[in-house]
Amino acid sequence: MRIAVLISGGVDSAVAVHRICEMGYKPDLFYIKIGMEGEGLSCTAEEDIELSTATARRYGLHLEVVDLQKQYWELVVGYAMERARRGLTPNPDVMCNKLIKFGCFEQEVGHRYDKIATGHYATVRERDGKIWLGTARDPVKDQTDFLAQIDSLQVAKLMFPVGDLMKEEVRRIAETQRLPSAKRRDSQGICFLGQIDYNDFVRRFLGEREGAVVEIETGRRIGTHKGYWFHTIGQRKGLGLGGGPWFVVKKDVEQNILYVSHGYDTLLQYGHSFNLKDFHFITGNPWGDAPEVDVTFKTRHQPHFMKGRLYRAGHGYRLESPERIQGIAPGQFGVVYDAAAEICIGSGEIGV
Ligand SMILES: Nc1ncnc2c1ncn2[C@@H]1O[C@H](COP(=O)(O)OP(=O)(O)OP(=O)(O)O)[C@@H](O)[C@H]1O
Repeated sequence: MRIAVLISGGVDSAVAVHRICEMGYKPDLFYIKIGMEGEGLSCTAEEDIELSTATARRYGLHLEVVDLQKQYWELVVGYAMERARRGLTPNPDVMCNKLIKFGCFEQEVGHRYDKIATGHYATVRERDGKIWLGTARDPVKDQTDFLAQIDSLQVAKLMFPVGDLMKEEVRRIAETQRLPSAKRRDSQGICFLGQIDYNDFVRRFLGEREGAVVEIETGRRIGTHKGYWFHTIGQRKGLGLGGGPWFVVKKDVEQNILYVSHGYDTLLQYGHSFNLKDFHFITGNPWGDAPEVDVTFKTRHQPHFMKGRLYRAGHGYRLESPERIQGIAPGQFGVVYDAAAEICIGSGEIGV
């Protein structure tokens, strides 16, 4: 079996390589360039490639660097800035997985291989004769929410060699095997940004446009923001307002107004329902014609699977939950799992 491993320089994909070699395979390793080189901004890619090269050498494997920067900028950055301009909260990592790591990479290189392996915390499960995207053993590290826009062909071809391990087991393997990435810190946040501040990045594309920050309960102007695209519903930090905490609870894109509410216990930062647009089933609809089903879900990258009920609503879906959902931000993906939180069924964009 021909296996390609996507390697990032981090500890998870290095242990993925180790486990595949332990199974007796000799995979080819690929590092994808999606960073900011040529943009005059700092980047961790060089260090990533060095560590990936060291891992390849360690196992006597071939490493190739695949440049998908152009595609990344066109597809993923294009998507993110289009959503931000409309006042929505984009999730570039979700799109990077769908369009770049398992999209463009497949067209250019992956099609030559039987399987593609990554260090994502996820699993592949078989149920009722079909292949599904399963959640990881380690709920804190689970990354299925980032994979919730991939399709059944992609899932069927994927291997997640660390998905059945807890993070500390992965670190232990890396240390006992003395892998070059063993001491590497976990990567944080959006994959392409590396060291750059998200706000600096958005500013380069959308600039600044000052507007009012208004307390929603009183209508009182309490500050000024530099553009609604720097802010997201549910945000607390980085508002620069005194006497907090303040939470962003609403955006008026037309008027360029940011509405905030005061206090940790402001109920306005929570909701109990949202609509999902263009719902995407990864493998298929397991519920048939049922008008409503019990599910679990996430609206952000968090360890906790929330409980809810999914309803058909016109051409889309509506999710309702007895739990308090903090910061429901339009544009974010609502990721839906079965009631036992074992299978990631799919996702849709949260509507306005
Ligand atoms: N630049 C890249 N080139 C190739 N594969 C990548 C790249 N970045 C990430 N990946 C793949 O996607 C997986 C998940 O990436 P993510 O950015 O979430 O890193 P992570 O969970 O910290 O994993 P790692 O410890 O391997 O970096 C990685 O384990 C790797 O298989």
